[in-house]
Amino acid sequence: MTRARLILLNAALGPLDYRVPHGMSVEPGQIVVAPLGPRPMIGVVWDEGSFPDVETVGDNRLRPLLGVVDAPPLPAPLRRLIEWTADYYLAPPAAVLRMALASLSALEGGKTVIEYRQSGALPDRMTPQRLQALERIGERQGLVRELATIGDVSDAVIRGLIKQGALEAVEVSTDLPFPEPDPDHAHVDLSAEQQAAADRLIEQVRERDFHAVMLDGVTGSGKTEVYFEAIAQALRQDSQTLVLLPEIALTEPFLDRFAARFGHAPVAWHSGLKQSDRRRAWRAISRGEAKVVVGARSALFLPYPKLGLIIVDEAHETSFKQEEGVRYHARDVAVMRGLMEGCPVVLASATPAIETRHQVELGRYEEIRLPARYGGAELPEIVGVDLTQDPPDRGRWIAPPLVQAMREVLDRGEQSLLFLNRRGYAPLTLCRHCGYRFQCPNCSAWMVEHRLTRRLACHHCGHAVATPDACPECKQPDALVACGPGVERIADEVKALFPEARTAIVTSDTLWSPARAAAFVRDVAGGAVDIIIGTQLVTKGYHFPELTLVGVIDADLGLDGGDLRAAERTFQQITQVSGRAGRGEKPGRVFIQTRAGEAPVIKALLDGDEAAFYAAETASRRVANAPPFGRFAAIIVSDTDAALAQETARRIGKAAPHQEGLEVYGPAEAPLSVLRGRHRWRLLVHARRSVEVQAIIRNWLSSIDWKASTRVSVDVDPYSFV
Ligand SMILES: Nc1ncnc2c1ncn2[C@@H]1O[C@H](COP(=O)(O)OP(=O)(O)OP(=O)(O)O)[C@@H](O)[C@H]1O
Ligand SMILES: [Zn+2]
Repeated sequence: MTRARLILLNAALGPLDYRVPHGMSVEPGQIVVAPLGPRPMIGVVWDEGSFPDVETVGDNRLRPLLGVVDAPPLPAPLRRLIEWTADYYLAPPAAVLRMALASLSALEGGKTVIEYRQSGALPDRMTPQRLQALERIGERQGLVRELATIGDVSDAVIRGLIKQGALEAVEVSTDLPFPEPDPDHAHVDLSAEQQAAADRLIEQVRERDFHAVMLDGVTGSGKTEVYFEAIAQALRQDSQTLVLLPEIALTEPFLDRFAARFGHAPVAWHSGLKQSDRRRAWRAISRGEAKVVVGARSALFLPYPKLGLIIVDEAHETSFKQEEGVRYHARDVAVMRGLMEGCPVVLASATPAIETRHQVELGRYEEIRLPARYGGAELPEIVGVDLTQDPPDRGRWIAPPLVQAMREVLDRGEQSLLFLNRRGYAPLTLCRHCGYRFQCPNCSAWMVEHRLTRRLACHHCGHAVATPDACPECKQPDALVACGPGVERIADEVKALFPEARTAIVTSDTLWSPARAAAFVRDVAGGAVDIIIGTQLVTKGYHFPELTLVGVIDADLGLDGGDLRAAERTFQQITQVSGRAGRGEKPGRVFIQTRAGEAPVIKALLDGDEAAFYAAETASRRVANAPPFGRFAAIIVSDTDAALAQETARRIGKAAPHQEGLEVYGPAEAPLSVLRGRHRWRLLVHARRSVEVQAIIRNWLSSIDWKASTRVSVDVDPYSFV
């Protein structure tokens, strides 16, 4: 190659051509450094003949490449995946590429970094901030910025501690190899049903060909044990495996469980990794040495050279949908990656999404079922609590039948779990004197009270203020009242009802790191907790044999809002949280508190009639031509200037295409009309499957200009409608 077409790590740029200087040799996928204006920039050599629409620049006008990065070239299937993702989700290829080159430090030379850890010496002058930093850092080590984040202090505080000798420098090698998991480390006896499922997966791994499988097994049926056997086969073939989990809080328990089966933990990949770990993982992955990688959705675009198996666990989870930057759905892109790589993709869930079930019906995905729990454990008994008949006491949220059941469980020394999908103490705080309500200054949203940290916080932008003693409007002291419950308020109620019980609150506020999640699992498994109160974070994955009672505080919470998947999501969440009860030898019970006992989804939950629910829900999607039958794409226009946002949205609406099989609704002000200080308008495209939505939208939007301050983003297959 004497010239090379590059994608540079700059989302504002399209592909650019460069000259390959004499003596340098590059191939497609090579990671290189190229000059951009006065600066060097990382880019990747793309295939000859790619992006034919890009204008070809004459040889004499090309600038030469500056150098080649010491890393393996990005494999061809990954390059195809990047092209596909950019095309399907209407994203710049560079933005997708950035997810593949997710550790810039891994591309730099040098094999060591300097980290800091506590030396044991105390600073001459101890300040509250220094104390807090040292306490939180504990045994950990990391870069200055990483320690500042852990300690929740500024970089300057950390630098002060280094100067004072309380933190010392350590040189860390970033290229240590990872130990290899051993497929024969521990032997597990599978039930006949599990074995049949495992055999089928093993066969597919052996074939080294694309298959999409829906592994549909009830909660506690041993889906993990089954796909572990497929991973063992991949290890025997020297292939790499990627396991995607929806939540980084789940990685730590997964690592332990994996290590028990394979002798060593897999390589973890998530946003919480410190830079040196990220670098080490990226390099090992790109060289094919990291055999099993477990991670959040961002692990999907890493440069595995020999991927032999992809598992998406809890595949129904909507957190696989990324809502910022490149708005992709990791479950769907995982299937596409399997297709490009020629390897099986397993979507494991107890509550598969309607989209996935539909693929099975069409014969595109294979279904493997595990209809019973492992080891004779029964699915829990479901009890409905009609809140209109059996209301809780005034100012309380737990109804008498559930209180009674909790008492029995506590007396027997077993554990209960209360589920309410709301963080904090109360979703709304107002002044009883003047009616003032706390609203986020940056968003059209109420501030949520967090009593544990004494703050009012916006759950959309993170803005937080200390909870004041007096109303900021009328200055009346002690006049603020909390409206409605969050998990912290339920925890208070539990403490009042059962002062002797040991409780744990589980939300993203309390389980903010993998280490905290691991500590929680240890506490519950070790019997140090009687009652867990949690958000959706506790609904998935956990296995606590002594947990025999689940209480759903408000089953109706997710039903309003008009989201097309509201009923399905409610069904999935409550089925998943119910699935935490009675997983060991003792039978479990689930109390579902509701005011909507006649709503089809609640009825289906109470009757345990999953098939009827899915049939009715699928039928209504078909009638509405909603996904998976028809498709949606949202266009979101935002600007700090309200008038400009509206005006641009109007112009986009006016230019909407008129086409058979496609309709455009809006523009309308978004339900979340202000977010992080930006005013938002939405348009919704509704189309038949056969319509080429992406091409139409691309064409449509390219005919319109907008100011640089305005952001227009497209959300293909949206999951959020706010
Ligand atoms: N064949 C087996 N031998 C020993 N233990 C098993 C076996 N199968 C399952 N188990 C145990 O049963 C429990 C449930 O299994 P697992 O977590 O794999 O189920 P799951 O289907 O992934 O559940 P969920 O969807 O609820 O997360 C685990 O503690 C697991 O170790
Ligand atoms: Zn906000």
